[in-house]
Amino acid sequence: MNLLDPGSAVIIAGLAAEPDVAMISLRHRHGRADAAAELTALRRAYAGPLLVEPFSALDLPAIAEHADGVLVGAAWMQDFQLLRAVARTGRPVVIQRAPAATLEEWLSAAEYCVAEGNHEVVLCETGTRTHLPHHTLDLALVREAGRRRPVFVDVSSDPALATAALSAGARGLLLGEDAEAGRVAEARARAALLAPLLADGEPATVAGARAEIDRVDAALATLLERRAELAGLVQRLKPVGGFAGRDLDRERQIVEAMAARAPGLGADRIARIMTAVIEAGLQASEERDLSPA
Ligand SMILES: C=C(O[C@@H]1C=C(C(=O)O)C=C[C@H]1O)C(=O)O
Repeated sequence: MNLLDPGSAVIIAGLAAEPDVAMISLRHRHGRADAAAELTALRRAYAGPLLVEPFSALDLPAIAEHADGVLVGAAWMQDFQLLRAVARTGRPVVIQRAPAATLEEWLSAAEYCVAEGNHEVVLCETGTRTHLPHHTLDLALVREAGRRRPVFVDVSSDPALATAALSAGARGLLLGEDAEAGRVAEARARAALLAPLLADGEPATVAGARAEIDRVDAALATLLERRAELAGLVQRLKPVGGFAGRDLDRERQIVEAMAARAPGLGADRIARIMTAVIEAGLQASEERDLSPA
């Protein structure tokens, strides 16, 4: 199983938040956890992709057996013995950048894994110590490193930075083992909205074009849900809401403005699409207002 998705950003967080890749750190119990027992129990509940941070090299056999990737924490980035042992598990390796490490130091940590024959190395930016209370992500570095290797970005301090991280080329977002579901959902929504904008080049195959359509549709669904929420808000703020409060002048203005942005579809087709969208939003809002709280 691969930690990278070729088309979209991978969301990595604790199992409870239902991420694409679940993460667990064996460091939390200061090495008192039995890695084999812990991972066996986890595997009974979860069969999806799993990224594990060891407490020490002693945990690696259990990780090799149960996990899909090994996370090397920032504090261990230059522990070359550990890096080599991790690489020898044959599992993809994710290497967090130490807070003061340069691009060259980070890339050379990856080279220790490659030297062991493991080419599946992903870098993970976790930030530099600055004047801010939490680490500051270095997005220029992410962009530069991303030209050489896939890069994840740890946005656990602020999921709103997901947009910036993905724009800088991040292939995945780490939200932390204890991330709340709402923060994971925020990062996921931002990733979905951005994905069609980050696509590069014209797909050459049916499968490629369909994958691209899936990304556009994911963004559309996210926007349609948001639009329906806003239309529902207007219904509650207007003197008369729902279908009874329909404003056809406003709807015509919306269609006109959208047709200017979608000349290929043209005003008539946009009008049909938007009528369906508007009516669906009004219907959802009327149903919600009728249903008991
Ligand atoms: C949201 C409103 O209510 C209705 C729904 C609209 C929409 O979904 O955009 C537009 C006009 C109205 O028919 C509004 O008046 O702005």
